[in-house]
Amino acid sequence: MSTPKRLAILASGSGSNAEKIMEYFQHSDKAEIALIASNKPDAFVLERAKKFDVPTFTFSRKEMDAGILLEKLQAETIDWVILAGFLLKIPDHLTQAYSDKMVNIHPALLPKYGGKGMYGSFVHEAVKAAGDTDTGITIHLVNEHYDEGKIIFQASTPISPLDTADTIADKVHALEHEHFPRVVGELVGA
Ligand SMILES: Nc1nc2c(c(=O)[nH]1)N[C@@H](CN(C=O)c1ccc(C(=O)N[C@@H](CCC(=O)O)C(=O)O)cc1)CN2
Ligand SMILES: NCC(=O)N[C@@H]1O[C@H](COP(=O)([O-])[O-])[C@@H](O)[C@H]1O
Repeated sequence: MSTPKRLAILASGSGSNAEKIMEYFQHSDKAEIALIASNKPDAFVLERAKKFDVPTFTFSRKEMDAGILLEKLQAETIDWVILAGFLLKIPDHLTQAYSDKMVNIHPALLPKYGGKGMYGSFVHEAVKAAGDTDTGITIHLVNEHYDEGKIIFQASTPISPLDTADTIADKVHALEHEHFPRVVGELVGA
């Protein structure tokens, strides 16, 4: 029997996607959520980790850039890194260490609405302002640039002029919760 793949989730905020992923793997013998790490000591994702007895780790942008986060991931023998609402640029030494083993979820249909400044409600506001009739999610591998890694999965949902940024966010979150845990499982072989 092979040892379970060890996954770390990086998140900066609420962590609803992290919770869905912890739920998905909580009884798996093929993968385990071994760490939840955040750059925000007050991020609610850290509270969600406690419910699942998942160890947590907090770090600053400076510490991440200095290699402290990579040291922690290696010390915990992490195989895959999952970005779930993580809002800092992953430095090159980390994307290289986890080349093709780091995945991100973006709340839009890349390549539209990606890049610096495109996160959270900023994305949904831009989609609404453009008058798009659909939006969606993109799950992609992470490289040294924002939102330019290999696209693994996309799903879309219709929107109308009656939608607000908040109702768009709700539709996008529903897609994320429906698909992200399963796609991660397919990626890591679990
Ligand atoms: N090297 C990479 N790092 C990260 C990626 C990536 O694809 N490559 N994805 C992001 C997640 N993301 C979109 O999916 C994203 C997150 C944040 C930003 C952004 O503009 N951030 C601000 C800082 C915000 C803050 O400090 O709170 C900024 O850089 O000015 C863009 C895209 C995670 N990292
Ligand atoms: N560009 C990155 C970005 O905007 N990520 C988005 O942050 C939200 C986190 O929600 P959660 O904390 O409830 O999982 C998610 O909608 C995710 O797509």
